[in-house]
Amino acid sequence: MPSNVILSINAGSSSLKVSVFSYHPHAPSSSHPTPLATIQVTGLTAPPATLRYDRGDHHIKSQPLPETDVNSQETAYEYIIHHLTSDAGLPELSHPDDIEFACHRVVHGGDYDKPVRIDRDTFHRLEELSDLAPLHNAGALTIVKAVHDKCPQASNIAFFDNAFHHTLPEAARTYAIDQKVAKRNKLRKYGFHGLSYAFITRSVAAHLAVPAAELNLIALHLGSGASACCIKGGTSIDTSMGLTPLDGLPGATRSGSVDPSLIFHFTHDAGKLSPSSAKGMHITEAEEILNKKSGWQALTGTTDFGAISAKAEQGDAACRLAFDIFVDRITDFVAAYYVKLGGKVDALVFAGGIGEKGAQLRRAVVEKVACLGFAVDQGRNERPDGEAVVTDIGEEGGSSKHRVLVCQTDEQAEMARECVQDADGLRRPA
Ligand SMILES: Nc1ncnc2c1ncn2[C@@H]1O[C@H](COP(=O)(O)OP(=O)(O)O)[C@@H](O)[C@H]1O
Ligand SMILES: CC(=O)OP(=O)(O)O
Ligand SMILES: [Mg+2]
Repeated sequence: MPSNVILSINAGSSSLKVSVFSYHPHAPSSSHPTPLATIQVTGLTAPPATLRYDRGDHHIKSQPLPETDVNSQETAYEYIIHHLTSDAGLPELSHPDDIEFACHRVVHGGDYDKPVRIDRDTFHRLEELSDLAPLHNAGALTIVKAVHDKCPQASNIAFFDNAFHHTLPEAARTYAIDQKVAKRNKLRKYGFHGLSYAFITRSVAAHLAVPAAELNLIALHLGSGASACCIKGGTSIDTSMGLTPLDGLPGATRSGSVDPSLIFHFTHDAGKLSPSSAKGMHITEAEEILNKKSGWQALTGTTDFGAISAKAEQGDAACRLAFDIFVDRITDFVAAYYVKLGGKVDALVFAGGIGEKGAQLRRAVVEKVACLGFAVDQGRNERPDGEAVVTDIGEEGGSSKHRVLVCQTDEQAEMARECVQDADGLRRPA
């Protein structure tokens, strides 16, 4: 049976991660696509960016990339596609025309609650949403355009980061503002990192051998953008990001929640258009400051939370404060979601770059919520099993009532799996 190639493209705010999968078009839709290779450019906001390439079970290389060559989502994509098609060890993808499906993580999908094939109409609708995800949508759409131009055979499919949260109850998703304006302008909580939360829910359900529909989790996706999600019976009942990915936890360059009137005391130009607005994307100075000039960057001068954690330990006051702010805000969400779940929590789950690699942060958060019955095993927290998708880092017995897990989340795998499930519905007509 011939196999077809899926390219899964995840444009994060500081990274571009691309995975290549193959699948058999006549296999049952419940079957999983086979991962062939993953290539990532990380640290786009803390240059020089780094390339990592893994093929099959082999780590092929890690290297810094010259800032002059790779400095944006677009240049990172060009570099990546050239790299993949030139790799003789990946014969399945030797020409861009080998790609049948290009899956794109689109952060803000507005009212879309399932994947859609991107045609001219959907492309324009997604462009209109770019203002609501200024660090994400525009970058992802540039890549959609590049694929469309260079691989005209491929079906471009958008997978939305807010789709997982379509189950948010009305009270959780509604802001206390004039409802006529709210409805007209679609002002509500959307929530993001949904591909990651879908992957986490499925993986943890398999790990605990519990049906996903019975699983209650407090999940933390902590990357350049960070959020928390309250998952009841496998569905999202609350999450910390809001109308845009700015709300909730602070991030690499984002403030997270602040008093909405703060910005008018920060600058007199809050409502003016920022010079980085582009044709079709309007961002105000207020949005520019809170999305791009705040967070870890503003507090410490770097977006690298690994470096911030290490310096905090060595006594650097600014890094200590940034670290403590993150722990403080995360603790608030864990406590709130614990109550929303009535204390019936199967696990507290850490994921995303910081959640997966930041042992120090995990320890500090879990210590703060120890009174709720969470505890980590220091040894397993320092060295979670690098190979496993889900690792239990909780303390056995003692004061520990609930599990603490690390999940190596994989948004690209989630898109590829959802794509195979409905390949016939998503494929472009011949
Ligand atoms: N050892 C580490 N400890 C803590 N944080 C880390 C470590 N290594 C990388 N990180 C952080 O992970 C974050 C990137 O997470 P990731 O989920 O890949 O980002 P993105 O939001 O762009 O998808 C960065 O802030 C980076 O500093
Ligand atoms: C939604 C979001 O903030 O995504 P990322 O963390 O990948 O930037
Ligand atoms: Mg990410």
